[in-house]
Amino acid sequence: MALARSGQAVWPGNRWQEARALPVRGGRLRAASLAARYPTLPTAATEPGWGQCELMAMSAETQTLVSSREAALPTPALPTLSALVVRPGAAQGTPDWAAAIRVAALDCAEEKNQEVCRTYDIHFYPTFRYFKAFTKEFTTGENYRGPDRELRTVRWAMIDFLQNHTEGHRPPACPALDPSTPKDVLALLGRRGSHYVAVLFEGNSSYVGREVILDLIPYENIVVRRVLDGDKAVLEQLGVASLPSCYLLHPNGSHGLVHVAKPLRSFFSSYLKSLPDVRKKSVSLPEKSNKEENTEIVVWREFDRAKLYTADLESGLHYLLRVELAAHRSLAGAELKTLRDFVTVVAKLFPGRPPVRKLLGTLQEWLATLPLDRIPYNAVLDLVNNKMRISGIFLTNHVRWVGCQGSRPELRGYPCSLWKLFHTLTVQASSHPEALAGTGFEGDPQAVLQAVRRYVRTFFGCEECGQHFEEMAVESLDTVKTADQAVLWLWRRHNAVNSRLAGQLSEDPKFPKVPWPTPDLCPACHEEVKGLDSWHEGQVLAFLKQHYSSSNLEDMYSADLGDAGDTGALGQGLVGDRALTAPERPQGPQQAASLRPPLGPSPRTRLSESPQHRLDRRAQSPRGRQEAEAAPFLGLGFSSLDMSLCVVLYVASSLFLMLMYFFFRVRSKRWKVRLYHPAV
Ligand SMILES: Cc1cc2nc3c(=O)[nH]c(=O)nc-3n(C[C@H](O)[C@H](O)[C@H](O)COP(=O)(O)OP(=O)(O)OC[C@H]3O[C@@H](n4cnc5c(N)ncnc54)[C@H](O)[C@@H]3O)c2cc1C
Repeated sequence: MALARSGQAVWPGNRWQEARALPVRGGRLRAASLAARYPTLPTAATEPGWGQCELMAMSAETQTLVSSREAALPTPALPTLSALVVRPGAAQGTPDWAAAIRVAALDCAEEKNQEVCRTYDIHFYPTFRYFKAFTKEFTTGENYRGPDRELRTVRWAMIDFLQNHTEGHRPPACPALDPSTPKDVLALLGRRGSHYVAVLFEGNSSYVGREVILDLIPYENIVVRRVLDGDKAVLEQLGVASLPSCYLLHPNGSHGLVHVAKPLRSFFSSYLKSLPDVRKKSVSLPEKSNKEENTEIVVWREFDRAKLYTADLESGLHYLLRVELAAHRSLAGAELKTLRDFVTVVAKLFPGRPPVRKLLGTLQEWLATLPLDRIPYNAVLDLVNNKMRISGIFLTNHVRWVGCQGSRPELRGYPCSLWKLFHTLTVQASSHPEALAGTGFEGDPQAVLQAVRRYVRTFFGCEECGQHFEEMAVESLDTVKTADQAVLWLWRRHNAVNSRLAGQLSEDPKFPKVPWPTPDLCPACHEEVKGLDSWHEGQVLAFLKQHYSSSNLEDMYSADLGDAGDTGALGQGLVGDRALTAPERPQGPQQAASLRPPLGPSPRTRLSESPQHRLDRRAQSPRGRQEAEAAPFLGLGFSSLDMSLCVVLYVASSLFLMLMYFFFRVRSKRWKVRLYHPAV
C-alpha cells in the first residue's frame, strides 16, 4: 500500500514527483480512513493483510535533498507510485510492479503524519520499510539497509525482498523470480502456444531478468523467464553471444534472439510490451484519484532578503520542538544531554519575541533542573504546548515561512530556518557573550557550534546532512578560537554546502545556491584580488553581525501573540509582554533564573506518576488533543478531562470519608459499651 506526502518528492519517472499523504494500512491505521480518502481503493486493499508487499519511504522536508541525486539517475525509476503523482501532466496509470509490491512515501514533516511516524519509530529520513504481503499483525516493517540509497539499489532490494518472501505467502500476482533451467527452455523450442515466452539470459549477479519479469506483470499474452549463463552449450546453440540477452519464443513456434539497441532493462521491457497481441491486462489495481491532490494554495509573501524574519525563526523552533523531536519517544543519556545543551544555547541567545524567549527559558530551566535521566518526549511537548498555562509563554503551532518560503512547498522551509537560527546563535554569542554566563558555556568560543553540531548529528532528520556537517566539524572546528571565528566558520561551511548543492534538484530556482552574501546584499564583502573575486572577511563578519542581529529581526508575518487560539495557552501576562515586543536583547541568566520551574511538583512525580500527566499523554493524540483542549471550563482553562478527573476524585474522597466516619462510629460505640460495662 502506499503513502506519500503533500508536495513531497516520491519516485515514479526518473525524477521525483509530488504526491500526497495516504494513511498506512493495518495496526493503528484504519481501513475506513483509507477508503474515505481514496474511494477508488478496493476494499481488499484497505484491509490488513492484503496480497501485496509494500515499501514505505518515510521522508521529511529534507528528503528533497536526497532526491536530487536520485533524480540524476538515468535509469527508469520504480513505476509503482504513478497513481499518486499529482504534478499536472505527470505520468499516470497502473504501476507495473504494483500488483506485487507497492511503493508509498509518507512525509514525516507533515504534522498530521507525526503520529504514524512515531508509531513506526522513524528517526531519520528517508527511511525505507518493507511490509510483507498478508501480514495481519501490526508490524513496523523491515528496515532497508542497503549500501546506499540510489534508486537502483533500492529497486534491487525490493526484488530481493520479493524473492525471499516466504513461499506460500508470496503475493499471488508476483511471478516466479527464480531462474529456469536451460533444459526447460530447450523443451519449449518449436512448440506452439497461446502466448509469447521471453527468456532473459543473464549473469548470476544481474537483476535485469527479474526487473523485466516485474515490468511485464500487467501484460497478457507473454510470460518472461530468466536463465543463468551456466550452460555454455545451450547459449551457443541459441546464438547468445553476450549477456544479458533476450530470446523470444513466438506463439506460432518460431523463435530467435531479440535485437535491442542497448542490453538494458528498459529496452527489453519496452520491446516486449510492444509485441503484437501483448496487451495490458484490465486489472483493478488500487488506483487513487488525483483530483483532490495538490490543492495546497501557496500564498506568496513578499519579503526583503536583507531582513531576518521572526516568522522563519519561530516556525523553525516550532518544527524542531514539535515535529523533529517528536520522532524520539523518549530522551535519555547522550541524546538528552544534547537536547539540554542545545536548548540552553538557544534559550540564552535567541533574540526573538519575549513570550518565545520565556518559553525557551522555561524549557531550559526545566531540562537543567530535571533529576531524571530519561524523559518521555511528551513531557517536552506538554511544556512547549504550555499545558501548565504559565502566563506569557508562546510558540506558534504552525509553520509560516517568509524568508524561507520556497517556490514549491517541498523546497526550502525548515532546513533554511535551521541555518538562520544557527547563524543567529553564533552572532548573538559573539555580540552578547555575557548571555551564556552561568551555563557552563561561558568563555567557550566553540560552545554554540558544538551544541549545533551535536544537535544536527543526533536529531536533524536529514541523516546525510548530519554526516556532512560532522565531517566539516571534524575537519576544522578545532581552529575556532574566538566567538567571531565561530561566526565566520559557520558562514564558510554554509557556503561550502551551498556550492556542493548548487544545481541539484533540492535547489529552489528562485533562490539559487550562490556564495552568500551576494554583492547586492553586501558590496563591501566582495573585492577583486588579481582579477579574481574574493571575500573581504572583515566586512563579511560585520555584515553577518548586522544581518543576524536582533535589530534586523522583522516581526512582519509572525504569528499573532494576541491570538490565544494559537497555543490555547496564552496567559494574561502575555498582553503585557506584547506591549514590550521590541525585538532585541538576548536573555540574561538572571532573567531566566527568575522564571518558576514550570511543573509545580517534582518533575518525577509529574512525569511518571500523576494522573494528570497520563491524561495529558492521551491528549497528545490529535483527537485527544482536540478533546482536551476544545472545551475550556468556566473560562478557567480546565478541560472536560480535568473536570471528569475532579468528579472522580471528589466521589472517591467522599466515599473514603464516609467509610472513615462509619469505622470510627462503630469503634466509639464499642468503647462506650466497654466503659459503661467494665466487668463485661
Ligand atoms: C546543518 C545543515 C546541513 C545541511 N547539509 C546538507 C547536505 O549535506 N546536503 C543537502 O542536500 N542539504 C543539506 N542541508 C540543507 C541545505 O543546506 C539547505 O538548507 C536547503 O537546501 C534549503 O536551501 P535554501 O535555498 O533555503 O538556502 P539555505 O542554504 O538553507 O540558506 C538559508 C538562508 O541562509 C542565508 N545564507 C545562505 N548562505 C549563507 C552563509 N554562507 N552564511 C550565512 N547565511 C547564509 C540566506 O539568507 C539563505 O536564504 C543542510 C542544512 C543544514 C541546516
